[in-house]
Amino acid sequence: MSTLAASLPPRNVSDSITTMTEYVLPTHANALGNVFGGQILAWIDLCAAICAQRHAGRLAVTAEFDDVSFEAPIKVGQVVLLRARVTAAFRTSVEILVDVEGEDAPSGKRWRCAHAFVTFVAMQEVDGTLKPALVPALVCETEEDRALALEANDRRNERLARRKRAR
Ligand SMILES: CC(=O)SCCNC(=O)CCNC(=O)[C@H](O)C(C)(C)COP(=O)(O)OP(=O)(O)OC[C@H]1O[C@@H](n2cnc3c(N)ncnc32)[C@H](O)[C@@H]1OP(=O)(O)O
Repeated sequence: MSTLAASLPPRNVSDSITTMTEYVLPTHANALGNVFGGQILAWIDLCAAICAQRHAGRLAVTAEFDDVSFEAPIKVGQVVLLRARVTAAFRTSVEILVDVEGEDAPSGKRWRCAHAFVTFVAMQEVDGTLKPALVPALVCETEEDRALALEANDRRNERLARRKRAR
């Protein structure tokens, strides 16, 4: 952690956990009556953005979406539950994990739909230009938090290597 990042008060994982509930309407669905993958990605991005901004205490932009697989469909008339948490805070970026579940509200049945790791970069305006800004350190509160934070370093190294190859 840099000296300046150390001067920002650290934040707990639980401080920025963000949940969203969406109801699947016909406008969200394909010809099979299942919600579009792109619509789920948009909700993931929104949920993760709120979580990242709660942690960073400032505006944050999406830098990268890791691979997303859709494990089970969610149909018109069913509910989409999203839960975002910070898994790691680096210098100016944070990694967010978003879990997505489907719910049949009348029966209460729930199932896993998708999950995604999304990287956000905190931004601040310097002389009229948006620049990456330091983020607070993350305080892990549970064993699960600690495991996710540890694995985040490997995921970050892979992303940065991909980014370097693409340039
Ligand atoms: C909520 C929304 O939907 S926002 C809209 C969609 N998003 C956008 O428009 C963002 C467009 N992209 C950008 O503005 C820039 O590429 C930025 C801000 C993401 C990165 O800017 P850069 O000039 O590359 O900044 P820089 O090289 O200093 O990197 C800043 C941080 O971003 C991280 N980063 C940049 N690109 C990536 C990437 N592809 N994957 C993971 N992390 C990345 C860097 O590792 C660094 O993090 P660190 O300080 O924690 O180590």
